[in-house]
Amino acid sequence: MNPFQSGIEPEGAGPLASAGDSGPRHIEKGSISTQDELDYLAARLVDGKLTGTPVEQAVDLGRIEKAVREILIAVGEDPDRDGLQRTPARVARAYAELFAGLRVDPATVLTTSFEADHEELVLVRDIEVQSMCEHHLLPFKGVAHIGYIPGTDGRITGLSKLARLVEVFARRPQVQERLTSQIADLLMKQLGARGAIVVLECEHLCMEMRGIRKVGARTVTSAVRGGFQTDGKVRAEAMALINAR
Ligand SMILES: Nc1nc2c(ncn2[C@@H]2O[C@H](COP(=O)(O)OP(=O)(O)OP(=O)(O)O)[C@@H](O)[C@H]2O)c(=O)[nH]1
Ligand SMILES: [Zn+2]
Repeated sequence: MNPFQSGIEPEGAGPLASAGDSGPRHIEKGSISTQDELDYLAARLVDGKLTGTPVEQAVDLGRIEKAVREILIAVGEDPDRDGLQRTPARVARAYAELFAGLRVDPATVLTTSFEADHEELVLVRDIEVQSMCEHHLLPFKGVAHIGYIPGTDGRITGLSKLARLVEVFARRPQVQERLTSQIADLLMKQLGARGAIVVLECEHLCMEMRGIRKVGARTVTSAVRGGFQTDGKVRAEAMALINAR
């Protein structure tokens, strides 16, 4: 069991803790009730401190490890052979990282905005996207193009924040369509934008490595909001810029 569930939460690491805030944490003495919890803590205690990043601490690593060990047995492998002994722990840490977006509040991302007196299109093209399809837990990856028209106050956000927004929503079990819409909706809501356009082009490994096995097929999804939805000319201008190479 994860210490967050048993009330022995490491100080400073809440459920929305930032992934960059790493290092060992001191554990307050509390009631540890089950053998599972004891096992979990014993595996992560070094000199009385809980190891791992806050994101790792917030995920039930022990549970993932047990599940991965079961999967290895189920596919006919020996989880105790030399090369696989540490695999369940590695996979658990990898999943903590791949799904870290579940523990970040998207509303905390677009924190910075600047006075710029710019009321027209801002577009960032070719932002790398890496996510996990929620149907097969296999990766999909590609690029995102994100544009918005600032609100009437002319305030803009930092360009890196658009890429951070992609990260927060991509690091979850996802479908490409929802990922696209979530980015557009948050830009409208949080930034007070008058319009948002988001286009994603991705390749899904679940279509390449298994099933239909079509390598190189790219899925394009778009979400348009506000001015991009109501004004075809504005939308066409943004699409032309997105497609310009
Ligand atoms: N719409 C959408 N579908 C996705 C995405 N990622 C994966 N899929 C699809 O999800 C579908 C799941 O279909 P199912 O029939 O339930 O599962 P399946 O038997 O594994 O399907 P196949 O991949 O066709 O073998 C598949 O068609 C996948 O290609 C995504 O981001 N958006
Ligand atoms: Zn899939």
